[in-house]
Amino acid sequence: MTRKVLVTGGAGYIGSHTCKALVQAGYLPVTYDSLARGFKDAVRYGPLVVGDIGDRATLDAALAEHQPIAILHFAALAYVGESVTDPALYYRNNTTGALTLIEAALAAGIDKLVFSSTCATYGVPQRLPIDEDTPQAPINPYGRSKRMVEQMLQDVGAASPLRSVALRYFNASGADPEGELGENHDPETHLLPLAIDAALGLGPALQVFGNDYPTPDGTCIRDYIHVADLADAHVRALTYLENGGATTAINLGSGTGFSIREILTAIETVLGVPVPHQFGPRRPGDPPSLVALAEKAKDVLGWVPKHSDIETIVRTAATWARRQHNR
Ligand SMILES: NC(=O)c1ccc[n+]([C@@H]2O[C@H](COP(=O)([O-])OP(=O)(O)OC[C@H]3O[C@@H](n4cnc5c(N)ncnc54)[C@H](O)[C@@H]3O)[C@@H](O)[C@H]2O)c1
Ligand SMILES: O=c1ccn([C@@H]2O[C@H](COP(=O)(O)OP(=O)(O)O[C@H]3O[C@H](CO)[C@H](O)[C@H](O)[C@H]3O)[C@@H](O)[C@H]2O)c(=O)[nH]1
Repeated sequence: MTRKVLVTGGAGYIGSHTCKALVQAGYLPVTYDSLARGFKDAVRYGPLVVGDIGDRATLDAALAEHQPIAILHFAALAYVGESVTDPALYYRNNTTGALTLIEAALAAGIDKLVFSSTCATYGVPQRLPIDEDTPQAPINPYGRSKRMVEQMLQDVGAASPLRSVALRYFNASGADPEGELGENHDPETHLLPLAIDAALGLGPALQVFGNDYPTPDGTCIRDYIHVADLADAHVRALTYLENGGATTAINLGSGTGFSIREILTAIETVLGVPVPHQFGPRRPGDPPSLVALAEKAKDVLGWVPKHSDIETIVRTAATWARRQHNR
């Protein structure tokens, strides 16, 4: 019988790509999503249960019906700016919601969970590149809402059979190399889709948030990791837990940082057109530089990114952007 996995947030960007990878690895993903920020047509590889992770009765019913062997927990709100203006929304949805999910998992006897954490839990890191032992000192409510879930999972793991892997992604980017899925956030706030839309004439000129950072060219440096590589890491984390692996936290990044100016140059090189842009003030809550040390993912999961060169990221994201606009 096919092993089922409950995928909260499976109608979203990273969750939907992971559902595809799960099917390819022989699992059946059961998406559990409120559709608050996700899209029904991104759920293509297994059934959809429409429900909120904060709704215990609907969760219990889904777990009883599908009897999953594990939970992959993506469901969350993920806008740093929104978390600053409406922190209670983030603690309610991301932290209390995760607690309800953990309690439902314990009641259903589930002992494996993979959690979408983030490099935003490190805040302004004390050292670069960032390894997993770098102190977590988030500088916004979004990062804090996620760090709290990591802490809950560690404590629950020490007191119960529920083991978990917190995957701390750096900047998710790109689209399914076969063109079936891509990035759909509404509103879109991420650099790559906005810059690509600007280059292709599908959106306004890019506003670059700050050129006075303490980086070589003054713009922020980030570690962009292809969504297909993130999906692969989730399947590996699931295998790790199936093999009896203990609760842990693992960075998922490429290990290479790109400044915004370097990203604009890469887009121009790959697409052959410039990115119309202007420089504006800094965006509150943005650390100058975030780059992963991703050795632990290699050692523990055998994970090596295969799609995260900047050319593949830009090319796959641009293919998706064109398709969205029928261009
Ligand atoms: N995109 C990134 O660069 C990035 C980086 C680090 C971590 N993350 C984390 O990865 C996860 C997925 O991110 P994404 O970019 O795919 O986001 P997304 O918004 O595309 O997907 C999130 C999904 O969760 C669903 N959801 C939200 N709250 C819910 C709730 N209470 N109950 C049920 N469903 C709910 C939404 O409807 C959506 O389908 C999130 O937890 C996010 O914090 C994302
Ligand atoms: O229109 C834009 C959008 C972004 N940026 C800059 O581009 C860089 C990347 O910004 P993104 O919004 O694409 O991503 P973040 O680095 O803010 O990512 C943060 O938010 C994500 C959630 O959406 C993840 O959780 C991630 O771990 C967390 O660091 C930042 O310096 C940002 O200021 C611009 O200059 N102009």
